[in-house]
This record gives sequence, C-alpha cells and structure tokens, in this order.
Amino acid sequence: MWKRATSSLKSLLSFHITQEGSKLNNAFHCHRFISGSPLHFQEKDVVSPKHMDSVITFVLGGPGSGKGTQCARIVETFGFKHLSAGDLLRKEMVSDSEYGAMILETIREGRIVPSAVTVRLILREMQYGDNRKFLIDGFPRSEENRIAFEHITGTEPDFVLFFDCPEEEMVKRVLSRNQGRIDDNIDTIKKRLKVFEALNLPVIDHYARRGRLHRINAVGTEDEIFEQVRPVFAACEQTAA
Ligand SMILES: Nc1ncnc2c1ncn2[C@@H]1O[C@H](COP(=O)(O)OP(=O)(O)OP(=O)(O)O)[C@@H](O)[C@H]1O
Ligand SMILES: Nc1ccn([C@@H]2O[C@H](COP(=O)(O)O)[C@@H](O)[C@H]2O)c(=O)n1
Ligand SMILES: [Mg+2]
Repeated sequence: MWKRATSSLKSLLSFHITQEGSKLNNAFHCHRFISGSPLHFQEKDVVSPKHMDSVITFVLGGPGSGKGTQCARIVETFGFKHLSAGDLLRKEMVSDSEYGAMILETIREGRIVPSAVTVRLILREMQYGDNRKFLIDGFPRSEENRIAFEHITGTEPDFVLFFDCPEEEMVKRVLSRNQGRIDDNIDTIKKRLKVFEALNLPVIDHYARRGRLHRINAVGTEDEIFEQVRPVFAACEQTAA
C-alpha cells in the first residue's frame, strides 16, 4: 500500500501542460482567464515529489464535516503530514500573490479555485521536509481538481477518506467554529453545500468505483469518529511492514 507509481517523477518532469491535445491541457483550458492570461501550468511550475515512495491520502467531506479535526488525530497517531488545500489557499490569499484577490472572492462565494493554482500550492508543499506520507485535506473538490492532480503527478491516491455528515450537523458546526473565516456565515455555507453536492460528490463516487474510498460516519464524538479512522491507517501500516 505504501507504494507510489514509478512513473510519477517522469510524468512530473516531462509533462507539458501547454502541449496541444493533452487531456490535462484540455482541462486547464476550461479555466477562466485572469488579467488576460490563461490560468494554466507551465513546465517550470511543475514540482516533482522528491521520492517515489510517497503515500497519498485524500480527505474529503462537506464543510464542517470534521476533516481538519480528524487529520490532526491522524498526524498525531500515524505521523502523516497534513496539507489542507483550504489553508494553503488562505495563506496564498494573504501573501503578495497575484491570485490573492481571486482566491478571496472565490472563497467568499464558496466556489472552487482553479486547479492550476491549488495543485501548484499542494505540490510545492509536498517538497518540504522528509515526511512522505501525505494527508491532502479538502482536495480534490471537483473532477477538474482530480484530473489535474492525477495527470500532473501521474498517480492516484492510495486511499480516500470521506467524512459523511448530515447537512444540518455541518451547518451547526461551521456556525460555531469561531475562527474568523470569511466563509463561515450562513449565506456562504449554503453555497458551499451546493458546490459540495454538485462538484465533490462525483469525485467521491469516482473513488468508490475505484475501490479506494473509506466512508466514515462523521456523526458522533471526535473520539468515536477516530475509532473508525484508526483501522484504515493501521491496516495500511501493516501492509507496509
Ligand atoms: N465530531 C465532532 N462533533 C462536534 N463538533 C466537531 C466534531 N468534529 C469537529 N467538530 C467541530 O466542528 C467544526 C468544524 O470542524 P473542522 O474544521 O474539522 O471541519 P472541516 O471538515 O475541516 O471543515 P471545512 O471544510 O470548512 O474546513 C470545528 O469547530 C470542530 O471543532
Ligand atoms: N481544493 C480546494 C479546496 C478549497 N477551496 C476553497 O477554499 C474554501 C475553504 O476550503 P476548506 O477545505 O478549508 O473548507 C472552499 O470553500 C473553496 O472556496 C478550493 O477552491 N479548492
Ligand atoms: Mg478544514
């Protein structure tokens, strides 16, 4: 299980995002344009993982389903590196980035930031440090996110966690989160829930069909939920040993 496709590095280094006719290129050309320039990758932007033996776990679920909370427990118990796509975007938003204003507006509206920005931030972060076990939280949020990542890295996640939570519970949790997030208000939450259903559920279905999805009932105490998560990672550790 702790394996990585051997084609990853090769794909990352040789893939030309602007190459005519490539699937990824087609995906990126669906993006809207910013300041007259297409939001797309160029070869120089593509960063490769240092090693080929990385473990990649995607962590999915609606807003407030408890992804970040459970990721902290997984980090503590199984030593993964936690990369939250939302956190990376918020960090980019307050930096000098040319995409700052676009990210702010997109998050405020509960929409999805183009993959060219998000995948680049994730891959950049994967370069730092020696930990090769990644929890990628809140990504992929759309089929377009998924296809971009899989084409750029030439690989699929080892497995995917889905925190399945009723809407009412998610709304309650987000409204009492109190972390000053610009999207933690009822109007944006309603939009995020619609986007989750329209764009993220198809990704979840995709990984279920691929046999990579672990559905977690996200209702209960944090401890109760972690007891469903634990065996997924414990089994993977055993396979690796
Ligand atoms: N099992 C739980 N029961 C009650 N509250 C919880 C539970 N798990 C997490 N919370 C709380 O719910 C809020 C949302 O949790 P968290 O930030 O982990 O969700 P998330 O899935 O990462 O959300 P988002 O996608 O908006 O980032 C937090 O305030 C957290 O403390
Ligand atoms: N792959 C992603 C992940 C997030 N976003 C945007 O960030 C917002 C907050 O994300 P959280 O995971 O912290 O809830 C989200 O609503 C999106 O606007 C994104 O575009 N793409
Ligand atoms: Mg979160």
